[in-house]
Amino acid sequence: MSSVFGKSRVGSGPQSAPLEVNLAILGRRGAGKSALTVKFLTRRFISEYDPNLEDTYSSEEIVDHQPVHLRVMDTADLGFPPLPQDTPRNCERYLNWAHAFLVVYSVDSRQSFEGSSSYLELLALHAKETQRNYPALLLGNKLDMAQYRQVTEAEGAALAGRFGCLFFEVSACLDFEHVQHVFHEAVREARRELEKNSLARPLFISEERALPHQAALTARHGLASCTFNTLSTVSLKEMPTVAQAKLVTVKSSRAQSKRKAPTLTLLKGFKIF
Ligand SMILES: Nc1nc2c(ncn2[C@@H]2O[C@H](COP(=O)(O)OP(=O)(O)OP(=O)(O)O)[C@@H](O)[C@H]2O)c(=O)[nH]1
Repeated sequence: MSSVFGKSRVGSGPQSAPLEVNLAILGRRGAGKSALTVKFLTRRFISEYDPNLEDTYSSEEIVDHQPVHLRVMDTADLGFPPLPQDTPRNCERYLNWAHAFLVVYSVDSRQSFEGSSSYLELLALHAKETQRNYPALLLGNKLDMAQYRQVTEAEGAALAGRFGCLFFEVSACLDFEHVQHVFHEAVREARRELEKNSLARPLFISEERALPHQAALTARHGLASCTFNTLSTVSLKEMPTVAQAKLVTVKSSRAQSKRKAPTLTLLKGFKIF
């Protein structure tokens, strides 16, 4: 038995070959994508992070008694001038890779809520263009900050209802079980869809061609540099590299040493306390 993030790996014999599920976490900067990802993978809450990092982690999970090899892409959509900072770009890297999406906003930020709406529209458009259903879950994060709410639970539920997706309010710094439940729900949704379509893992196919619908979305949400892929005249690209999730132990910072912590465990660029 080996472990990834301290979780048990399951056997990979022919009968127990794990289902492979790719999950992308989308949302505006600061919504808590990394915090939720790290909470799920390590049961811990991060307080410092590098917003420019985008990584894909893998974890062996058991969902409803079934082994699942789960890959989680913690996305970082970094706009650049003259685009607004939070403009999603190069969306195909996750649109063509993920089996399901977690769209995250922060309940104490109206802006992040509006951002999540743009992401849901992007997914709906992608589903329409590819004639496939991509399960998405809407997450209102930072529930522990409910006293500073700018988005009511009813508004979150209404937005999710508009796009036909599940909705949860969560907190990356409260109980692990709730966060785990949400990720497992995403796996269930993805599994249902995979079973329905009897699909293997999708190819990462890219064609740099804007579709007519994209213009409308661009105009409405400034999703200027997203490209959508069709199956005509395609070029195959490599799958995004999976950074095997691993815990790295590094030397402590000076602040840490003062607290008599000789080493500090980092998950890629994230400081975990
Ligand atoms: N109180 C509270 N703070 C949170 C929660 N989740 C994240 N944060 C904090 O919010 C800030 C942003 O969290 P991140 O996880 O880095 O957000 P992100 O969506 O990954 O942001 P980018 O990496 O910039 O795209 C950090 O200071 C976190 O510590 C939460 O549930 N509750």
